[in-house]
Amino acid sequence: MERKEFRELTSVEDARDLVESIKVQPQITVLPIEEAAGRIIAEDMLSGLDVPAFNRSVKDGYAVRAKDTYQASEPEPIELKVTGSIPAGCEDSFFVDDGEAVEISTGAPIPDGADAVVMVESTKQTGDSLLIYQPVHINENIMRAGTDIMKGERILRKNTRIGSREIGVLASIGMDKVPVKELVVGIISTGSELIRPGEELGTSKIYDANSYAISAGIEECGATPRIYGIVRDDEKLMEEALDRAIAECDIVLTSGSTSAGAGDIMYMIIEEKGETLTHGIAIKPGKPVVIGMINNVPTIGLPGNPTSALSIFNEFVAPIIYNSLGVKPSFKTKVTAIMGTGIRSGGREELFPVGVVRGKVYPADKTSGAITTLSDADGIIEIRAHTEYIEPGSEVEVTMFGNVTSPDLMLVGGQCPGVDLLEEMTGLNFRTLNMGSSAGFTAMSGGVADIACVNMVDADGNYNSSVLKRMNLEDVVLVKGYRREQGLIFSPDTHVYGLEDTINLHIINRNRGSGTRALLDREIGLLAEGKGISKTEMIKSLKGYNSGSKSHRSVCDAVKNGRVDVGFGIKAAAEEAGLEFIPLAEEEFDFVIRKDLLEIEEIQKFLAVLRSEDFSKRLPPGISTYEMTGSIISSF
Ligand SMILES: Nc1nc2c(c(=O)[nH]1)N[C@H]1C(S)=C(S)[C@@H](COP(=O)(O)OP(=O)(O)OC[C@H]3O[C@@H](n4cnc5c(N)ncnc54)[C@H](O)[C@@H]3O)O[C@H]1N2
Ligand code: MOO
Repeated sequence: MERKEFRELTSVEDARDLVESIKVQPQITVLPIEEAAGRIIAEDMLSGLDVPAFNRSVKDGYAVRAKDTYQASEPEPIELKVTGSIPAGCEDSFFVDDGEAVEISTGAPIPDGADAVVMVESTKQTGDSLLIYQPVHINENIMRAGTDIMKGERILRKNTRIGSREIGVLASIGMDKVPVKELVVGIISTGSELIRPGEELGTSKIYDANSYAISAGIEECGATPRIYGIVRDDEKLMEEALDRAIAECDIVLTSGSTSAGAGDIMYMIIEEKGETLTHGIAIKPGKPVVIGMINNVPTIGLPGNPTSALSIFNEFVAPIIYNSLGVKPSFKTKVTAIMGTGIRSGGREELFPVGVVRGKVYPADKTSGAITTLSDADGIIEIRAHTEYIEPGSEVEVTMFGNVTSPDLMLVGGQCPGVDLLEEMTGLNFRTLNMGSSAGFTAMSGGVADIACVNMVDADGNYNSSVLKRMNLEDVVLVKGYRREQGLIFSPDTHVYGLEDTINLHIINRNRGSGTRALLDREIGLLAEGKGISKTEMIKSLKGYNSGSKSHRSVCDAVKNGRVDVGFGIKAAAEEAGLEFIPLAEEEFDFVIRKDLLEIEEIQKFLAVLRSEDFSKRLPPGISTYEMTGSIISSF
């Protein structure tokens, strides 16, 4: 078979039709009630008994004959004789005659002869004499047998998804075993680069995310996942794994190896063993998906990229599972919201991950290769193939993921433990995208962020305001934050006393666009000037200058496990990692905030905490507030 070229793609509509036509017959299995949650009930459930099975009291008080109490009132209580007491669970028989009362607990059986219960609050007992201050009517405070569930009544309909409420009902009718539908969906992850979570990672390997994410998705649909683990990119091993899964499962999913790469051969194996129904759908992400059939077992090759795999699972595999189990897809909340920024698209129909913050939609797309694309998003918008641009301010419909708590504030920019502390102390839910200061400024100008966290120094040593001026950002303010000690981070056995000593050592730099990298550049420039050489020349002698670690923590990790000799970053991170630190500069870490948000409660809280003494005290070593902290600068 030739290597795949995606010249002709199946339209989304045709792919949906195809998926709708695929259905498999699930088995029925009987599970202990403790294990039945999340599954689909296989039969109508009829109650074999009345619930409650006997007339029972719903209050603590006295079982009486209602007519005896009719004359009772506050000023003129009536008197009855107490002849006994019935606790819940009591199996003895009692009888209440005219003029008598029996003490009774909530949940206890109503004695013969009685037809009402007076609450204890309306009575006063002295010895066996009971005064009743309020009348009760017949059946008051009694739950009659069968009024909750009647014997023979259908309590659950076939194909209902079993949740906590259904479990409660099943247990109340005494069921300890529940017949459920059993649809086994196998998942094979292919890729020589994959490692099982929990094992040592090594270089150029990644942890297998798809087996577990997809397995959770299968369970959410009410089917039974079976993880076959990781299979290396080896034709024979892949064939063996697929044969086994096809023999044991009702539906088989593979991940990876669907595309055009040299090692991507799963689609060929599916074609050889069975029939390819489609390979390549005009959708983004997930274009290279394969839908096939082997021995009547639907076999779907999901793309390896985690976000693509999960999106395709939701869009094209979940419907097959639901269809086969006979259930309606679980209800998805759709909300109408306003685009906070524009989104460019075009070409393929797109399932675009978005965040929703206070009714505004912003893109949450980190490409389909990133697993956090979906976990940092609140939902998706569907963008049609012919739509090229969605204008800021336009209305869109967002299909929300289940159980999302929409964040209170959206922060983009530099990463800092001080920001984590602000989140903790405000009690707000931040969505923080640690992408560096430059991304923070860009997000601000695009209207995507509420707050940009920035530490960008210019050639004159000014922080942040010059960038704002250059970008002509007018509808924002600069709120001065705190100072952070930045410097060299290294192991105790490395001898470094200043930036000069790092020449010929192996260093790790931060990502382009981060303020920390800009600061290091400035320090390198100053050092070069002092030595009378060019900055470029100086950079050449720094091994590792071109690296781009994404966070202070990952810089420390690289130093700690000996991959590099020296890193550049904040003291707080060095201390946390137990590494040595020499300060080179003290920088200003600030916040750019949208002007129109200054008065909202969330921002007011943010500012109050930033300016508080308590915040200042709790900051980690190397980060400190100063006289400018919390002051607002509105012209730059
Ligand atoms: N020349 C072309 N290259 C690619 C195309 C194309 O049309 N032409 N399509 C791209 C698209 S779109 C996608 S999606 C991917 C799909 O690739 P495969 O299905 O062949 O998947 P792999 O190459 O094996 O992996 C892709 C990516 O995902 C990582 N991965 C794989 N499995 C897992 C897993 N279980 N857990 C976490 N991450 C996983 C893998 O390491 C790769 O980085 O192809 C593009 N290329
Ligand atoms: O379709 Mo791929 O899934 O764009 O990344």
